[in-house]
Amino acid sequence: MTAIAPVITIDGPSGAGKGTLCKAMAESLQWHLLDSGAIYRVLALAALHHQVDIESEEALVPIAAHLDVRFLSVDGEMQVVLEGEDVTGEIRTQEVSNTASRVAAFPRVREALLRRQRAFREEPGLIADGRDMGTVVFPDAPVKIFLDASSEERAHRRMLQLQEKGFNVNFDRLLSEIKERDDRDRNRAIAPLVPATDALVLDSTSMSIEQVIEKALDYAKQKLGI
Ligand SMILES: Nc1ncnc2c1ncn2[C@@H]1O[C@H](COP(=O)(O)OP(=O)(O)OP(=O)(O)O)[C@@H](O)[C@H]1O
Ligand SMILES: Nc1ccn([C@@H]2O[C@H](COP(=O)(O)O)[C@@H](O)[C@H]2O)c(=O)n1
Repeated sequence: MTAIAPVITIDGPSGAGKGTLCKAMAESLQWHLLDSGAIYRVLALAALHHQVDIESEEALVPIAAHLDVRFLSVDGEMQVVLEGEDVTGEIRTQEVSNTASRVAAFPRVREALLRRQRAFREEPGLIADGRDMGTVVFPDAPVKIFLDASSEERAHRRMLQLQEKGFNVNFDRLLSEIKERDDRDRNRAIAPLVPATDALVLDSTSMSIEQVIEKALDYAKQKLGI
């Protein structure tokens, strides 16, 4: 029987620090990395580019099934190429974030993206970042972490992140956008954002990035016996 590569799933709401943690864990363990949110973002952008009705599940399913996207690693950073065009920056705009969480609520859209996400599972192992990694995409993962933080702390982190990039941002607006996206992700009928029953829930509100990484790596190594 062929052994199946182990997966560490990191789920949680926007701005909890999943991407930061996953990158650090992938580097430390030298494992592969799946940013599943980027797939939903690319789908949203493709729909916007092709002027597809984002309220129509019927219209979105073929786009999801035939997404021409490549994820490249350039100097240790992920580059996203959609239909031959570098869209790494464009998929992070507020419009794309909101559209991604709308298109992600359709069951047949999620179904069309399942196989693409599972294909990232390769030796020596995979760190999977998302909302339903531990509950739907990799329910057999040996290590599951649900990373949380208060919405105010997450909005504050996002504000600092955007300010560092030179954007002028309004805290209250960011907070309400975060709450709106959380609400949609937590309350959708399919694959809602909830901790898997066997996940370690880590509240990072008062933790530094270094503390989160140390705690998650210790937990994963202990569960995997490595
Ligand atoms: N524990 C922490 N303390 C302070 N800042 C943090 C912490 N963890 C992450 N950050 C910062 O918060 C910002 C958002 O983190 P990150 O992009 O990793 O979140 P995310 O959960 O992946 O968000 P999204 O789901 O929207 O992609 C980054 O600027 C990151 O450096
Ligand atoms: N497994 C996932 C990952 C993401 N989504 C949806 O995509 C949006 C963008 O995700 P980010 O992690 O890049 O912020 C997110 O708000 C979700 O609606 C998802 O449904 N499942």
